[in-house]
Amino acid sequence: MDPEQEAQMGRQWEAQMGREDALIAAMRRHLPVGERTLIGSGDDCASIAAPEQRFIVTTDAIVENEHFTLEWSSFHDVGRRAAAQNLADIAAQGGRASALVVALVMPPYVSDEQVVDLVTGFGQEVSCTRAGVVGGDVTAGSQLVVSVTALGYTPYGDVQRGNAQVGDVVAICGTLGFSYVGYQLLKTGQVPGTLRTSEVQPTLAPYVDTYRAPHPPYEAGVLAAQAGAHAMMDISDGLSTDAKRMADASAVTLAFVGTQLRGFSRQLKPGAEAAGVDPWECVLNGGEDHSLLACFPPESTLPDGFQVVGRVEESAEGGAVTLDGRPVAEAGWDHLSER
Ligand SMILES: Nc1ncnc2c1ncn2[C@@H]1O[C@H](COP(=O)(O)OP(=O)(O)OP(=O)(O)O)[C@@H](O)[C@H]1O
Ligand SMILES: Cc1ncc(C[n+]2csc(CCOP(=O)(O)O)c2C)c(N)n1
Ligand SMILES: [Mg+2]
Repeated sequence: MDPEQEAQMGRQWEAQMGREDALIAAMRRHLPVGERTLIGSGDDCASIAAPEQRFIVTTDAIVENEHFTLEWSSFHDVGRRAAAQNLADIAAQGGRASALVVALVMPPYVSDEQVVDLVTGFGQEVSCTRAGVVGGDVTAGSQLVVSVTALGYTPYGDVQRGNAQVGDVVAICGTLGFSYVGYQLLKTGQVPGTLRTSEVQPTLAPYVDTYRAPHPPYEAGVLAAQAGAHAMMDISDGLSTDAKRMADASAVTLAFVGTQLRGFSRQLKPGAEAAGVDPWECVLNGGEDHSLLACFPPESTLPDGFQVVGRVEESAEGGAVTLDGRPVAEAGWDHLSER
């Protein structure tokens, strides 16, 4: 049977199915197959090769009007974003993703085409890695929720957040504050939410693009592990908050150097000016770029893309974060505090 005949038979078959089965069939056409996929989407469970006899696993959900709004993001963006933030967690452990599953809660105002668009974006982002999308779930509900579980493996061992050592070099790979600046540009109306990213003026587009779907440096996580990183995490809630989590877990001080962070704030200048926010605030407290924060032994050769931003020092009690010797307040995003 030629591919066109096959596609036509598929469409006829879908026309006879219930809505849920037809929707799943439509989604399955957009799911990348990973190099470790043994059984993909379509059965009770998927099956994934794990030759190391261990795997890593993480889960993160995104919720409409909490992490995104359909007024500012397309369904495709929402899918890409859901994949990116889970793939970032895998990278932050020094891992490579092997498989992802995606559960969708679909409200009545979302069409089948829109949800297929979301899954297409999800699959597109996963295609930046060697992983497959091996299954999921669709259910009805009052708000759009995308809940993802990602599996992976750590070829050079797990890099935990609690193992930073005094004397280590602190480094970051990726941007800081781009997503927050994008969020502010949309919130203040400086960039209308209805504009597609390609229609936004070029000086502001990178911020809005990162807000809609971040672009974490996935392969840099494995390279950091290979280079001997002692500790690593992705920055989801903001540098001040996430660095404190690493400092607490490692019982050390993460001592940032202002001049070494200056490059990050310079990159924010056009967007921060347009949105009327302080670029330093965005560097320290803006989350959701999902860049990698890592601590390396002082003699390490840092992988491409990592920039030194400070040192690990002793801490009198618990963990601490400083900037040029002064304490940094934890002012990143907190879902459960009042806003
Ligand atoms: N409901 C839960 N039950 C058990 N463990 C949880 C629960 N929620 C979070 N955790 C665990 O707590 C730790 C921190 O979770 P958190 O979601 O803050 O981190 P993250 O996923 O790295 O960051 P973010 O969600 O901001 O991207 C993780 O190890 C996570 O598995
Ligand atoms: C519409 C809208 N309102 C507010 C925000 C800001 N925001 C939401 S969650 C989060 C931290 C990361 O979440 P998590 O810890 O769950 O990964 C941030 C900075 C947004 N992105 N969209
Ligand atoms: Mg989480």
